[in-house]
Amino acid sequence: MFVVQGGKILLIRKKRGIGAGKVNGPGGKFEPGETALQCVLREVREELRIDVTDAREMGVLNFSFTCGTIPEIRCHVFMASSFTGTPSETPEAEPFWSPVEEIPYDLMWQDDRYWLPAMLRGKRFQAFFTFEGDRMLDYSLETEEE
Ligand SMILES: COc1nc(N)nc2c1ncn2[C@H]1C[C@H](O)[C@@H](COP(=O)(O)OP(=O)(O)OP(=O)(O)O)O1
Repeated sequence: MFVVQGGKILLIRKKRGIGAGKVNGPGGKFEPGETALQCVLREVREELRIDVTDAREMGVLNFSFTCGTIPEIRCHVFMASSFTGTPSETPEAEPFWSPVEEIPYDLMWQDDRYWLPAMLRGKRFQAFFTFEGDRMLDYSLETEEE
C-alpha cells in the first residue's frame, strides 16, 4: 500500500519478515478467506495503526525466484490518499514520509524503480520479475497507455 498525500509518500522501514531492512510500502501475506483489499487494509492497520479509507488497486507484481525453494509471490499493489489515525512505529515497521521526488529506490526492492513511477502517474500496471536472492535478473512490465 502506497499512501500519497501533498507530494509525499508514506513508506516503511520493514523490521521483520520478507524484505526486513528494506524500505517498502506496508503490506503482507493473505490470511485464509481474505480478498486482496481486506488483506492490505488489515496489514496497514497492523503495521502502522492507521485505517486507509480510499484504497484502489493499481497493479499486480509477479515474483519468481531462481532458487526453487521460495514460492512464487503474487503481489497486489494499492494506492490511497486518505486515512484515519496517525502512522506509528510497530514491531513490524517504522513509517516515514518521503517527498515523491526523493523516493529512496536504492534502499528498496530492485523492482520498485520500474513500476512505482508509472503508478504515481496514475497508470495501472502488471509486471513479472525474476529474482536470485535479493538481485533482480529479469523483468517485463505492461502499463496503461500514457
Ligand atoms: C521480490 O521482490 C519484492 N519486491 C517488492 N517491491 N515487494 C516485495 C517483494 N517481495 C516481497 N515484497 C513485499 C510484499 C509484501 O508487502 C511484503 C512481504 O511481507 P511479508 O510476507 O514479510 O509480510 P509479513 O509482514 O511478514 O506478513 P505477515 O504479517 O502476514 O507475516 O514484501
